[in-house]
Amino acid sequence: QLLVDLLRDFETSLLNTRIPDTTRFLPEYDFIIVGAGTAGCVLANRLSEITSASVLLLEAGDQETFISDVPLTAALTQMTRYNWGYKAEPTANACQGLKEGVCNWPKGRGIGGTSLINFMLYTRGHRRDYDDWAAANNSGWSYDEILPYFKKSERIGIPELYKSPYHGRNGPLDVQYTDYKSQLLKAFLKSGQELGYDITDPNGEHLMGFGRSQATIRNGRRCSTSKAFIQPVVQRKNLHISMKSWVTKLIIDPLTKTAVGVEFVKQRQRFVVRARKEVILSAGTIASPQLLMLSGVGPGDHLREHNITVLQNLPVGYNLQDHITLNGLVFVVNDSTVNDARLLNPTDIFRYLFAGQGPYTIPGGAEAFAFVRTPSSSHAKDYPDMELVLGAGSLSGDRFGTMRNLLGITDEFYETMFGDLQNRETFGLVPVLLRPKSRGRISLRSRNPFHWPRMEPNFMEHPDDIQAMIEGIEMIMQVARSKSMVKMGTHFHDRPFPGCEHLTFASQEYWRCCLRRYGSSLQHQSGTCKMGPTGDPSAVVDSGLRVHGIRKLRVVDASVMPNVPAGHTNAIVIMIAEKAADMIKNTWRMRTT
Ligand SMILES: Cc1cc2nc3c(=O)[nH]c(=O)nc-3n(C[C@H](O)[C@H](O)[C@H](O)COP(=O)(O)OP(=O)(O)OC[C@H]3O[C@@H](n4cnc5c(N)ncnc54)[C@H](O)[C@@H]3O)c2cc1C
Repeated sequence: QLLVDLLRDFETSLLNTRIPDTTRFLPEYDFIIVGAGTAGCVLANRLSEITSASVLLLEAGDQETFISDVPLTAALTQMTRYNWGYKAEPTANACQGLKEGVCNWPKGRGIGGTSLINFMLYTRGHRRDYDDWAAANNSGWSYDEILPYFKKSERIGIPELYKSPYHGRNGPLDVQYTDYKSQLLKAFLKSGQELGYDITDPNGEHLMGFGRSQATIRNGRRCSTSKAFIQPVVQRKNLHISMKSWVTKLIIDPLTKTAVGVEFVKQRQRFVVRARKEVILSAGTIASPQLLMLSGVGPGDHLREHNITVLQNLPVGYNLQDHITLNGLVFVVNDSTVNDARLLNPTDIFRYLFAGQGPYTIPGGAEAFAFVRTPSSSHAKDYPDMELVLGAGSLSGDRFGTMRNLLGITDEFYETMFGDLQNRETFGLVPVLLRPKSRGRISLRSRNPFHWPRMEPNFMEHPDDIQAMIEGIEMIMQVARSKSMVKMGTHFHDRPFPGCEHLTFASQEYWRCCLRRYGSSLQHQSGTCKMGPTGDPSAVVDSGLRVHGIRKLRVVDASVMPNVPAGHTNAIVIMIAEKAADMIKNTWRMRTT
C-alpha cells in the first residue's frame, strides 16, 4: 500500500490533474451526488456546467493512480484499495469450485468508480434493448431517443468511424482501438466470416457479427470517467468534490417524503449536508439499494426485520441481473500470444511507457468479440444472445496470479489445468450470456452502513440460461475448428475441469458441471432499482429516474436498468447519466452556461 501511495503521489504530480478534496462544506448545495463512479462523474460534470448551481460530489474512495492506467493489467487493480472486494453469497448453479465457493464481485472505489478497474471494453447493446425499455412504458428511452446521449459523451478515435452516424466526435470520453493487432485477431475475424457472420462495428447499425475491441482508452491509457469528466473541470468553483467520504444515510423528511440531504463520515467525523434541489444516488448496483433501504425506502417487511422505519414500500434490491461467463476454455496455438512472462520483455515495457503502444494497451487482454445467436435462442433473428470474447492470451499464462485473484480461481485448479502449459502459446475464448433470465437480489445484512449487504446472484437458476451457455461453449468450439483458426495450429486444451472428471468429456452434463463449479460473473450487475411506471410492482424509479413516492430523490447508475442490455455496461451507464443530467436540468429549468 505504501508503494501504491508513493507511486500515486509521483504520478499525480507528473501526469494527472490533482483533484482538490473539499473539507469545508457549504451547509446546503443545489445537488448532492452520492458516489463518484461511472455515473457520478458524468453527472458532476454536466450539472456543474450550470454556473448558478452548486454541486457536491461525495465519494468513499480517492483519486486514481497510474496503476489503473495500463489496459492489459486491468486485473491488477482488483488487488488494490480501488476495489471494494465484495463477495456474493454461495449460489447453487455457479462459482462452487472457486475460492470459498463464492463469486467475487469486485467494484471500483475512487473518483471514477468501477471505470477505474473495469476492462474498458466499449459496447452499447442492441437497439431492441432500449426499445423494450420504452415499450415497458419508460418514455424517452427508445433507441432513437438514447443514441444522441451515447454520441454526446463519445470522442471516437477510429478514423473509419469518423463519419458514422452512430458515433460522436466531440465528447469527453475517448473510444479507440489499441494499435496492437495479433495474427490471432485476424484469424478470429476470418473465422467469423467462415461461419457466416459479418465483421461489424458492434456500436453501429448491427450488433450481430465479429469485431475488434473498441475501448475507453486514450493514447494507450485507461480513459476512466474521472479522466474524461472530472479532471478537466476540477477548477469549477461551483463543484465541490469530497473524497474518503462514506455516505451512511439519505435524509428523507418523513412527513413530506422529500429527500433533504445526506449524512456521511469523513476522517472519522460525521457530517450532514442539505440539498436544496435534489439528492442523486449513484453508488452503483450494490450500494444504491443498500443506502435506499438504510434510509427507509425498500421492501416493508424486510426493513421492519431490521427495525428500520418504512418511509416508502418499494421492491428495492430485487431484479438483480448480470452477464454470466465461464473462464478456463484454453486453446494452444502456434503463434505468439500474450502472457505474464512476455510482459517482462523490456521492449514492450518501453514501447508502452514512451509511445503508449504494444500489447500493454490491449483492454483487459480482450482483443476482439463476437455477438452471436445460439441455436435455441427465442430472440429475434438479428438479436445476439451470446458474446464470445477473444483473449490475446489465456488464464494459463497468468503466472503472477492477478487474473486468478480476480476470478477466484484456486492455485490447485490452475496447477491441475495448466501446469503443463507453461512453455506453450495459448489463448482463451470466453462465452458471455447476454440476456439472462435468472434474477438475484441485494438485501440488508444489518442496519450498519459499514456492513456489506447480502448479495444473492442466483446465477443460472433459470434452465434456459444454462442451455444458452452450453450452446455458447459449443459455438466457441466451432470457432476454434474453423479453417483460419486451425491454420494457426489451434487446438483445445482438453484437460477435464477438476470436479467434473467423472462425466463424459464435453457432454451436456459435463458442461453443466463446469458451469456450476466455475461459471461466474462478467461483473455487469444491474437492475436493483428498476425503472418502470407507477403501477409496475417491480419498479423503484420512474422514467425520469425519480424514486417512486419520494420527492427530490433520483437514482442514476447501473441499478436502474429494467433489463441488462446485450453489451458491457460502462458505456450504457454513461449514457444513462448523460440523459439524467438533461432531465434534471429540464426539471429545474436550468441552462448550461
Ligand atoms: C472487473 C470488472 C470489469 C468490467 N469490465 C467492463 C468492460 O470492459 N466494459 C464495460 O462496459 N463495463 C465493464 N464493467 C462494468 C462497468 O464498469 C460497470 O457496470 C459501471 O462502471 C457501473 O457504473 P455505476 O456508476 O453504476 O457504479 P460505480 O462505477 O461502481 O460507481 C459507484 C461509486 O459509488 C461509490 N460509493 C459506493 N457506496 C458509497 C457510499 N456509501 N458513500 C460514498 N460513495 C460510495 C463507489 O466507491 C463508486 O465510486 C466491469 C466491471 C468490473 C467490476
